[in-house]
Amino acid sequence: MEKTAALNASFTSYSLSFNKILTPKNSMAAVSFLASFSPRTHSLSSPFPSLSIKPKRPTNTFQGDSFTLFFYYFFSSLCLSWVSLSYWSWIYNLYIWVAVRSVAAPTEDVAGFDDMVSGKQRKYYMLGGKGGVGKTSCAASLAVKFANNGHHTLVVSTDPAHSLSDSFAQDLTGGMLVPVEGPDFPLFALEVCGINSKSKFPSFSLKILFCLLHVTLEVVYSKVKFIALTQINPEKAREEFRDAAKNNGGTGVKDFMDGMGLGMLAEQLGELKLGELLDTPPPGLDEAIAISKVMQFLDSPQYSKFTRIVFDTAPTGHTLRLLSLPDFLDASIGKILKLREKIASATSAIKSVFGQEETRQNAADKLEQLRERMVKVRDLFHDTDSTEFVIVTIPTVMAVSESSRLRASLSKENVPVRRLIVNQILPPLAFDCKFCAVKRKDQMRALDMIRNDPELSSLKLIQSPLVDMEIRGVPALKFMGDIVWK
Ligand SMILES: Nc1ncnc2c1ncn2[C@@H]1O[C@H](COP(=O)(O)OP(=O)(O)OP(=O)(O)O)[C@@H](O)[C@H]1O
Repeated sequence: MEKTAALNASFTSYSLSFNKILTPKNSMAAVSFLASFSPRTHSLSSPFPSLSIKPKRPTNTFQGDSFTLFFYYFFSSLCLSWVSLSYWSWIYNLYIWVAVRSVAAPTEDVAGFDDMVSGKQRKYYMLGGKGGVGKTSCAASLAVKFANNGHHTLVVSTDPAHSLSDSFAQDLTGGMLVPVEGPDFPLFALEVCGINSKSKFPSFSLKILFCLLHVTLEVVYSKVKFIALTQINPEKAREEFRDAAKNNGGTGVKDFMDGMGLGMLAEQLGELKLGELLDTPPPGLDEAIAISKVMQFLDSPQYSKFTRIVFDTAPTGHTLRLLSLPDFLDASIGKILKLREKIASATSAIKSVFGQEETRQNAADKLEQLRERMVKVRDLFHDTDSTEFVIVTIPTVMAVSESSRLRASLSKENVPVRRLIVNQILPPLAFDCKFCAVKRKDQMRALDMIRNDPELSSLKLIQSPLVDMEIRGVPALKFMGDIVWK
């Protein structure tokens, strides 16, 4: 309520200050004051006897000087304008109050926050959408709201381009849980992603892919070695393989392996497209690994107290790829592990010769672990009881179209979505600014588009106004949270 008042005040401060002077009381007082200066006119009824002649209409009843006349008329009209302006200003303020309240403070629980906050079982909220629409602000404000409502809350940024620190105006970097100062109840923040700065590999995802390739090549080498062993010239075979691998388009490897009777294996490896993956690791892998890392430590008893986890996710494209990633990795890793099994006899034969079974086993275990973790991430996204994906958008045709596609993809993946936040809506008070009026008209069209969109119309529509300050720091986030998550 006080926030609405603050917002109201921020929108109307200039007219309010004007109003301090332009009260009807002041205006009336001013009129009386000026009336006391009114120029004296001659009375038509003379005290002197008259011959009952109808008096002539005076041509000029005023006998004061022209300056006084000017003064009188000028200030009288000023006063009248003042009075009308004062009443107009009152009406104007009343309109603004109603307008801001209609956007900023819906009378009912539009967002369904009561439902979000109830219960002590752990719940995950993932906020996602197009870049720059306000995902971080909405996620951070939701986290503050949860914390202020008695939940041990963790807000996690899995967007490789973190902005949680900026949003909370606190240093939350370092990949560790950092307590956020300000909320009533414990709130921790974590900026995490698959990228490991200490690793000599550019990212954790690449490391995993190297690991995949490592196992694959070991499998291939072991087969090569095994055959080479039977040919009693392992060095020659290895050199031949290296040369073949250098040939363009990978066909060299295939020819080489065909020549060794391993064409089938080469085809299966080709399907994995590991070379391509190494060049361009799939977007979303870092984020999936980041989420799985968070899930991993949340499984430990010391973090069991966290009952609300809010994820500030990467922009739409990444999230969509993230969703298909577990299946992709699942299939890839599954294939590699199958390949490994296929030549188990060869590897055990090689173990006795090369003694490298342990390394291979570690890599395989890591892949198996990664596969399990990816499956867990996928399951988390599908869990309708504990997880919800909240789409954040802005009222523009482009953003709404992208949100519609996101919702369609999420539905296809069976990811639960119930709410849609439309952020940065202009309050309906901007008729004195042509730019704002046109912009707001556009926004209303986009809102209509949402109401008629087959993907979006069924979602709870949460309208969040564009506020005239940057949303930074816990007080600002609390302010925004009280408006959005009413
Ligand atoms: N309702 C709002 N009113 C005014 N400013 C807002 C509002 N919502 C967000 N902002 C501002 O917009 C900017 C971008 O917001 P935010 O970082 O939350 O977006 P994002 O979607 O997380 O961006 P990115 O995709 O780059 O991570 C910030 O400066 C934030 O203060």
